[in-house]
Amino acid sequence: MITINEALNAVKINISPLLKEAIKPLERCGGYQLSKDIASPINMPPFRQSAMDGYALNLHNDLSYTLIGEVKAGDNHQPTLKPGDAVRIFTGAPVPETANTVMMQEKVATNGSKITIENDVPIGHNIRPMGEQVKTGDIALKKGTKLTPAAIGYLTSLGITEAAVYKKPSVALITTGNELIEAGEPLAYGKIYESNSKMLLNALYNLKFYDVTIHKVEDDYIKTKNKLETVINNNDLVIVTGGISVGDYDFVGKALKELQVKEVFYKVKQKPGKPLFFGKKEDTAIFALPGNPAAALSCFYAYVYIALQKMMNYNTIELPRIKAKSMSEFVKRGDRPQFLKAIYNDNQVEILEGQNSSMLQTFALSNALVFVPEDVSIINLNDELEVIVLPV
Ligand SMILES: Nc1nc2c(c(=O)[nH]1)N[C@H]1C(S)=C(S)[C@@H](COP(=O)(O)OP(=O)(O)OC[C@H]3O[C@@H](n4cnc5c(N)ncnc54)[C@H](O)[C@@H]3O)O[C@H]1N2
Ligand code: MOO
Repeated sequence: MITINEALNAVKINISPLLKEAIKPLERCGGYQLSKDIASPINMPPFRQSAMDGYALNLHNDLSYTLIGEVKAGDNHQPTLKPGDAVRIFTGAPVPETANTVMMQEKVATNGSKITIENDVPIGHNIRPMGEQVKTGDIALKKGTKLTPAAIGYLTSLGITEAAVYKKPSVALITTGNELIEAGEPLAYGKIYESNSKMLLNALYNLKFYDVTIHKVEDDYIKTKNKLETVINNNDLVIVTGGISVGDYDFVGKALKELQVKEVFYKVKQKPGKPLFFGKKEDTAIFALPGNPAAALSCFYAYVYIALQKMMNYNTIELPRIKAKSMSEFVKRGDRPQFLKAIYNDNQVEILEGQNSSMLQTFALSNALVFVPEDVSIINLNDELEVIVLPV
């Protein structure tokens, strides 16, 4: 059995960025990273642009100007201004070449074709220069940039419609167990509703991983082995739940061995999630999570999350860990470090009742996990605790 830190390091060391490329429509690129620099096809702004509603002026030595015309947003005419001339102008409109400044209308008095400005104004005032944000041919965003909503808006403003990005991993979720039936079916004695697949599917969707397939196998060695072989051949990441402990019908470990999956580790000194397996077959990463639903989700956030972030080549690969004051008392039994379901708010954290690894009811209320190290057995009110903030 290895420690949590050894297991975390083993995941980090054994997962490399996927770096497979795809061209995608820009609006579908949220969360992806650019695999190439993108040069701007245009100047942005494409012309000298007014930043205010007001008057464009050709400055002279007087506060009074002669109004000779109007330019509104979208117009493509260019009145010619002599020194002392002004044109009415609006936010976003092209500033005529012969105007050298813009005065906002609140500082202008009008009287027919004469206008008077309140005070002197410098050259270039309220004018967004052509190419102020980016110039034609310059790098708009560098290779490796993660495409946020702002980045997608910015590239679209340059007229760009698609981008070369690093692909996200294809993920297979496999559930195992004769006892599992689909929600919606009648519940026979001895059966339970299968919930891990929908839970993990949504954890993946929440992190913007959409290339996910779900597979179900019974507790049957041949079926388990065949299913694992197919999904390992066709995916970047395989997540199995259940069948990884020591029972007579836990076939996952045996099947993975038979398929020559290289075991990186099996069993971590932690609660929940002791029988956690991580291995690799060529470039495919395989996690076998405990079947107990709360243990499976806890392991997903602690380990699979890191693997996903590394595959995407992101800079930040772990969930944020912060310090918070305990609002609860808790006694930890045994010597395994624990991840406890908790509610974090405003630098305070409440440890919830019902920490059993089979219980999702508590997890459903949680937005954080409190990490309790091996050498801590009693948590008192106001103790400073380490909190892992969940992406919920
Ligand atoms: N003799 C021992 N028994 C067990 C040990 C041990 O060390 N020695 N470890 C216990 C711990 S800790 C855990 S965690 C579990 C892990 O067992 P498996 O990963 O093999 O999981 P299963 O036995 O298949 O299932 C456990 C539990 O979870 C339910 N389950 C499974 N899959 C789903 C699903 N998709 N949706 C909802 N619920 C699911 C399953 O019905 C079981 O109740 O082993 C302990 N035993
Ligand atoms: O490792 Mo298990 O998850 O404690 O029930």
